[in-house]
Amino acid sequence: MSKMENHVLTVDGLSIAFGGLKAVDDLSFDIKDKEIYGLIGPNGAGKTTVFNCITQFYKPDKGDLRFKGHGDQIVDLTTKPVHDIIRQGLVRTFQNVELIRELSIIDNVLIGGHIDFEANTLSQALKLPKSRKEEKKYREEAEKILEDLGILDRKDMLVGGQPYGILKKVEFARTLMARPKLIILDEPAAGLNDSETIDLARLIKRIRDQYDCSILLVEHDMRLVMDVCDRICAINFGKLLAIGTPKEIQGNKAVQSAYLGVE
Ligand SMILES: Nc1ncnc2c1ncn2[C@@H]1O[C@H](COP(=O)(O)OP(=O)(O)OP(=O)(O)O)[C@@H](O)[C@H]1O
Repeated sequence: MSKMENHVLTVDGLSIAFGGLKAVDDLSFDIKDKEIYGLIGPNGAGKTTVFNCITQFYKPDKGDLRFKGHGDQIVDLTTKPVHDIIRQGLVRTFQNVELIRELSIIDNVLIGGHIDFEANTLSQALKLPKSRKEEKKYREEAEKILEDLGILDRKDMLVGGQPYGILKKVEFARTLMARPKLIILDEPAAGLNDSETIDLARLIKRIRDQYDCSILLVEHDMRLVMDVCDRICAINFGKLLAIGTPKEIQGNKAVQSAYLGVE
């Protein structure tokens, strides 16, 4: 198996069809350590399907998906169970923020740290840590993360009723408790206005810088991707259109005609 050197994820020859439709067709790209990477494409291009293959929701027909986990361990994503992969540091967020409204902000964040306790269902996740010492350690870690994200002063408030921007931060904080090497964001700009999108862009960059992780944005909206990504992979009809910097992608003729509708 390759060493993956400075890459956290490699996707090689990924293909999956639904009936006769090739949703993803021989797609290859890779994400470097500490890179913010965008996967874009018009409606129906295959972005969600790629996402679902990486996060193990779908089993690809063909292709290699390799992830470099903790201790530089190379993980074949097509063979490992989801909870193993999360433990290796590949975590995702959801398009609709999934938090428990009846719990405080800090308790929602602490749930993210309980991955170590084989938590892959909510009831398991809500179990108390095994010892007070362990709990103290997780609580301190959660508080540090909330401080980094600028919401420590809200830690004891209930999640229910918090503004959307705060909920996004709480979700990020929970993700960071899993000590991620790669965070996959599913359409994070969906439903945000311009100023919220600018805040989100700042937050994404700050998380990458402070937590030394890579970030994959699967996004329909070009604004955020162009602002934050180091590199972008543009697809259409499941096939690769182009890979490049935001500037290169913006200037790419195939991307312009497919994605922006420019002839
Ligand atoms: N489970 C499925 N069964 C059948 N067809 C599917 C399934 N999932 C996706 N498809 C089809 O595969 C193609 C790619 O869809 P996908 O949802 O991955 O695109 P997308 O780029 O995420 O689009 P959007 O931006 O609209 O979310 C589409 O033609 C879609 O209808």
